Amino acid sequence: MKFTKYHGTGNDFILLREEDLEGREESETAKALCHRNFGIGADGLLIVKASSVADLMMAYYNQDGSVAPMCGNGLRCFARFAHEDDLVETDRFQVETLAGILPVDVSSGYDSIRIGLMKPSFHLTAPHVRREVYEGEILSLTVNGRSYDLHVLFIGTLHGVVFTEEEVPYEDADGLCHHEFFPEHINVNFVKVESEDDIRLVTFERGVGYTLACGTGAASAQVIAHKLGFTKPQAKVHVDGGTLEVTVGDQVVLEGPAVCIAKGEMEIG
Ligand SMILES: N[C@@H](CCC[C@H](N)C(=O)O)C(=O)O
Repeated sequence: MKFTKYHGTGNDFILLREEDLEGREESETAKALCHRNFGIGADGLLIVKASSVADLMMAYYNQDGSVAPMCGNGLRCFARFAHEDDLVETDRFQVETLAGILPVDVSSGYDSIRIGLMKPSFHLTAPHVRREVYEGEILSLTVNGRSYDLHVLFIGTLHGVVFTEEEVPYEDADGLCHHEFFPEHINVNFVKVESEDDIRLVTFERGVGYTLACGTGAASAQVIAHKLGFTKPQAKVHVDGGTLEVTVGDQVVLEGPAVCIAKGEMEIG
């Protein structure tokens, strides 16, 4: 099977065109390809499909085969793939996702691809949460005897933001991600505000675990930090795999690189 591998600040993805699947089941293919030992290895699989309402459609699967409605770093990689492989004819185009039709802009080059995200929602209902959560509410959740304050939002996918100066133990990050309060699990972002222009972020993603970067996580961290008055509308988000820029305005805009790692063919059963 033909594949291309990209990363966006260390969040790595395999990209396929729908026809490359040759009828294979998508979720099982994601698990096989993304496996770090028995596959190529990646945080997720992106599939390029035709769209009747936008220029292209992006389908996304996490490493464990679960579907996610949106992936910010993935959408930048998708944009570069589509642009470089001439699947689109312009530098600015629209991509259909399960989180709506989103704009992408590669006119500043592949080191700084801009994507627009869906309007964040702070009022959450089932199936994302066990009981209704209102805007401004802070959830106090206990895992392994330690308590964490979470700001939750939906920005194309579900995120929790915890402000902390401490390194959070793996089992606590995993415990929050799989907390019974979130029946479909949640991505959790641990944020340290360094200045009004800079925040530091570590994300534990559902369907993967710790990743070197998470685009919708970076956007969530900056949206909440700005809402609380900690940062200016535009801030740099420093992650283990590099730096992203997030601007909060009429639309939340995520900017960062997309890098091609490899193109090849893989044997798959
Ligand atoms: N890495 C992504 C988010 C991928 C989806 C997430 N794991 C989920 O299940 O919601 C990003 O860059 O946004």
